Amino acid sequence: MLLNGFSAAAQTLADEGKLIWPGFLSQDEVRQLRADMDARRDTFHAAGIGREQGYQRDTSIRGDEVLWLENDAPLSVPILSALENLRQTFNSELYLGLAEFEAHFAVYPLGGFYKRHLDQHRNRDTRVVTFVLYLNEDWHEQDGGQLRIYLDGTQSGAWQDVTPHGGTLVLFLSDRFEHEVIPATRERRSLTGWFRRRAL
Ligand SMILES: O=C(O)CCC(=O)C(=O)O
Ligand SMILES: [Fe+2]
Repeated sequence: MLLNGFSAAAQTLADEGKLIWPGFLSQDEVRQLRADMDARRDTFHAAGIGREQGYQRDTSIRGDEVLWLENDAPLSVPILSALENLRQTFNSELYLGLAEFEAHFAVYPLGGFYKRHLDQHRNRDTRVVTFVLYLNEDWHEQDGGQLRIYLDGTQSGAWQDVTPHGGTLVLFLSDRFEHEVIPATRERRSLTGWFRRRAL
C-alpha cells in the first residue's frame, strides 16, 4: 500500500478536483481484501439511493450490493487506517474540515450499473470527497465496468473513463463531478466511500 505521496495527492485534488491513482494497492493486497469480502458475502444487501425518508431501492438506477464497514473493521490490509491518514492529510493541507469517513464494500453483479448521478444527497451535503478503490483481478478494457466521470455539467460534455483495475484508487470532489458505472461483463468489486464534514 502506498503510504507516501498523500501530500501530492492533496495538491492534485485541489488543482483538478479529482485524482486517479493506479497501483495504490498491490495485487496481493487486492487479493487479501477480496478474501475479506468473500468471508462477509452473506451480509451484503442491495444498495439504495437517498437517505432516511428519501431512501429507496431502485434497480433501474443502481444494481450493486454493499456492505457498510465500521471504521475499525478488522481487514487483512490496513486500508481503513490509510484512508484515515488521507483524511488527516486533506485537512492539514487543504483545510477541508473533514470530520469522518464512511465506507462500504460494493459488488456489481454481471451487467450491473449505476446510472449518472452526483454523490451528494439532496437534503444533506456532508459528503465532500468520494473515494473508490477497485478490488478486481485481471480486469481488461473489454470487460467494461468503467467509471465514467463527466467533466462538466452538461449532458453533451466530455468525460473521462476509468478502468476498474484492482488497486486503482479514484478520488474526486463529491459535489463537482457527475459520474456513472458502465455495465460490465463480469462481477465488479470495490471499496467505496466518502470523507464527510459534520452536518450543521
Ligand atoms: O464503483 C464506482 O466506480 C463508482 C460507484 C459510485 O458511483 C457510488 O457508489 O456512488
Ligand atoms: Fe457515485
